[in-house]
This record gives sequence, C-alpha cells and structure tokens, in this order.
Amino acid sequence: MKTPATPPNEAERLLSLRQSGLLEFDNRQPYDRLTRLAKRLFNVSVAMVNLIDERTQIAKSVDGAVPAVLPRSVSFCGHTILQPEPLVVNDARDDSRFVDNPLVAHENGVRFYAGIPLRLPDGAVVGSFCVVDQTPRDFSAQDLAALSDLAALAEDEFAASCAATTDELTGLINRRGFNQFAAFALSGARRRAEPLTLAWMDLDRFKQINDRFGHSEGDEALKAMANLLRSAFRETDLLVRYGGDEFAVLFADTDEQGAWIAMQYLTEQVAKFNQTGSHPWTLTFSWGICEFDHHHGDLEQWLKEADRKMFSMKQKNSAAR
Ligand SMILES: Nc1nc2c(ncn2[C@@H]2O[C@H](COP(=O)(O)OP(=O)(O)OP(=O)(O)O)[C@@H](O)[C@H]2O)c(=O)[nH]1
Repeated sequence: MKTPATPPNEAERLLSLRQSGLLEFDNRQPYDRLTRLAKRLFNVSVAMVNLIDERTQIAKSVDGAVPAVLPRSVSFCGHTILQPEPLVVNDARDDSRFVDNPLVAHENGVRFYAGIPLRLPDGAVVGSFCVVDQTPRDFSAQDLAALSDLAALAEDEFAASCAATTDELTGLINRRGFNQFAAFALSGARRRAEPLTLAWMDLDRFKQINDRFGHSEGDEALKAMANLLRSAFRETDLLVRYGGDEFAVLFADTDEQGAWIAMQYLTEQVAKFNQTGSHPWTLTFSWGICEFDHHHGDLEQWLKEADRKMFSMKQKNSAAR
C-alpha cells in the first residue's frame, strides 16, 4: 500500500485549514444536501465531503455507512489532495497504491473511488468531495463534470464559512469575528483611556453531555450557555463562542474588578438555570479574566493570560470533584 505523501506546502495548508474554522464549526446541513444528492445521482454506496487534517481524514458530511474519521495514512482522499485534477480509481484491486489498503483488502472493501480536491478561497487544498462504491465501475467524463459541479458548491460553502463572523449554532460572534473586532476594540479603548477586560470560559465536562445525551442535546447546552451570556451581560459587551465549548466576553469600559462582579452574576444565573432547567444535563464552567495592559500588552498575550487563568480554575474545580 502506498501511504499518501505529504504535500510540500503542508504547514501552510494546515494553518489555512485550522484558521478556516471548518474543523470546529458544526454546520453540516449544506454539505449533507450535496452528499445526499451525489449518492443518488451516481448510485454509489457512499458520498463524502472530507477534510484532511494532520493525521486524520474527517468527514464534514457523509452519506453511507463508513466511519466519520479515518487515519490519513489509509485514506484515498489523502492522495486526492496531492493533485490538482480529480482522482478516479475504477477498481482499487488493480491499483498498486490501494490493492492491499485495509479499506480495500476484504470482500466488501472499496473498489471504486472518485474524488475532487477541495480548496479554500486562499487556494489551500484542505479536503475532497468523493464518491465510493463496493463494485468496480467506469466513470464517464460527464460523471466527472457533475461531480466537479457538486465539489464547486461545497467550495462555495467553504468560502461562505470562511467569511462568516457569526457562529451559526448560537448566533454569537465567532472566533474570526472576535479576532477582527478585538483589535478594533483595543485601539478604541486605548484612545479613550478606558479599561477593557476579557473573560475566557470553558464548559466543564461538556463532552460527557454529548456522550451521555447525544450531540443535539450538546448543541442545546451550547445554545443555553449563549442565552445565559446574553441575559447576564450588557449590550455593549462582546459575546463570543470562540469554538467548541469555549466562550469569551469582552467587557467594554470595565476593569478586572467590574468583570469579576459581572462573572459572579453569570455564575448565579447559571446555577439558577441548573435548578430550574428541564434538561437532563447541568452547565458548569471555568473562567479566567484579564484586563488589557494598554502600555505593554498585546492581543495574543492577553488571550493567553485569560486562558491560563481559566485553566487554573479548571484544575482546581476538577481537583475538588
Ligand atoms: N454538541 C456539540 N459538541 C461540540 C461542538 N463543538 C465541539 N463539540 C464537542 O465538545 C467537546 C469538547 O470536549 P473537551 O474539550 O474535552 O471538553 P470537556 O469535556 O468540557 O473537558 P474539560 O474542559 O476538561 O472539562 C468535544 O467532544 C467536541 O466534539 C458543537 O458544536 N456541538
């Protein structure tokens, strides 16, 4: 078996993929439409939109019975991202790269594969749109053109996702929006000589909510947290879902003491929610706050310091359990 080579621009490719937010943002719906369509159109057993991370192939959408995550070393899409043109394998048993691949080398293994490399707007090839079947087959030029059309629609979704500054699930500002706004807020606060304080929050044991009650209950928990932030803070405070179960608040014209009081209020509101809520789960979170140092601070250091304080609370909380 030939494991996929590493593209020469791998470091930049991975950076683009991580910055795109595609690995985190859980907006599967538009991709699900495309894979559903591809599966029917080509009458194949599997259609996927995949992202290729450092070591894994991660399905953004999959229609068919295959794992959502695979090692990159055995993935076909790992090969597709190495070339500008589509990769078509009519019968994997006749292809020396794949004949002894564990996905192929069994009775019901992969026989047919066609994949189109998918690019971000900056040109980085981050994944592929592919169709797979357990029987060998021909794939005509028309088929390839139709698959390329679907891949182009997936790329349009990538581009829309890359430009978005709002988190689709919660409606809060997302990481990109925060990064854009924070620099602007800092220069304004510095000019007006106002304090600006950042609170960093991370839900505790959130994975257990997903594991015990399912992903959609996990989504409900994230939305509930976003609503609690909305009701606890002022309209001038910037509310952010930074990614996964991480949230942040940028308190305008507020020093560390003011932010601490605001966070105590949030903690009380979350405790009330847990007592009165009709959900099978409860929300708990760790947090850290840090006031920006207008004289010596920089944005990156500021985020790190708030994150460090949050982490220290998390360690204390988990030691206390
Ligand atoms: N339901 C849902 N889950 C998500 C979403 N984004 C990320 N996750 C999941 O959030 C989980 C975060 O897990 P961890 O970072 O281990 O967090 P945790 O379980 O809170 O662990 P601690 O922070 O150490 O207490 C992962 O299982 C992700 O799959 C989302 O949009 N919806």
